[in-house]
Amino acid sequence: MPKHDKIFATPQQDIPDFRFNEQVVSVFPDMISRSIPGYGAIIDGIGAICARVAQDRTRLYDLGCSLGAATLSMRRHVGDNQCRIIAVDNSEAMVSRAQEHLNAFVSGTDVELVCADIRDVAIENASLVVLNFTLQFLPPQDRADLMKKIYQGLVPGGVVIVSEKLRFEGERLHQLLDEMHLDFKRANGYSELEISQKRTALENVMKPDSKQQHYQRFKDAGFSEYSSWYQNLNFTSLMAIK
Ligand SMILES: Nc1ncnc2c1ncn2[C@@H]1O[C@H](C[S@+](CC[C@H]([NH3+])C(=O)[O-])CC(=O)[O-])[C@@H](O)[C@H]1O
Ligand SMILES: O=C(O)C(=O)Cc1ccccc1
Repeated sequence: MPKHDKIFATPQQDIPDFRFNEQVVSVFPDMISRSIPGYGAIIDGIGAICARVAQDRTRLYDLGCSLGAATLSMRRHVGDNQCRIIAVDNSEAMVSRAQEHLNAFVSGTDVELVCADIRDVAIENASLVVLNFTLQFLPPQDRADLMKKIYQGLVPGGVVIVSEKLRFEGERLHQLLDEMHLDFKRANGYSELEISQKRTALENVMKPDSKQQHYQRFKDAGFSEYSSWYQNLNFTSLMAIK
């Protein structure tokens, strides 16, 4: 039975930094769908992009795969073109649960599930690299090098997808969209206590960039064509093509 996220429902003395541990894994599908507006639409869109850009005998990467939602969507849409999917996460708890999810469906496409830090993983012969709400958890100073590594590992015509929570450079716009996101969480049953405790837990762990910073990073890595293909409030999915 899918479990309801109650992690921040009771008052906590000291709120430790947010971690992708067993407790989070056990409620993760509920937590992510109630917290990220458009999450399901983005997962479907990743499949649709994959159907168009996956090239014969190349690799597809899902970096920070959690339970493998993007991997499953890619695997459903990739068709019979001898692609290999490499799904990476550095949380043991996530990876072991993801393996169960992947085993629950049959497919002709191989998936290699790796427990590792995405900063240590080689990217080679890739036609699609997905970072679905992962880059924002990497220390900001490590993000540019990762994007350069991805650019280098893509084949011509290859695509990187980067889904993120956005920070807005205009303060009033930032506040408005942030409040509207909190309204989305309230509408999904999160209390003020849950919202504020989770915010504290994420403060040191998740540092969103602005869209301008993402575009500059794509450019610095070597990409000349990039755009947002989805946005819902302060959550977006971007893509760049090599
Ligand atoms: N350095 C790192 N190396 C490897 N994994 C990492 C690292 N840092 C964080 N992670 C992993 O990135 C994932 C981020 S969740 C992605 C959702 C998924 N993509 C989805 O489509 O459902 C987003 C969220 O919960 O907001 C977690 O599983 C971390 O363990
Ligand atoms: O930005 C937020 O307020 C979130 O809750 C995003 C989120 C969703 C799932 C796990 C961690 C952060």
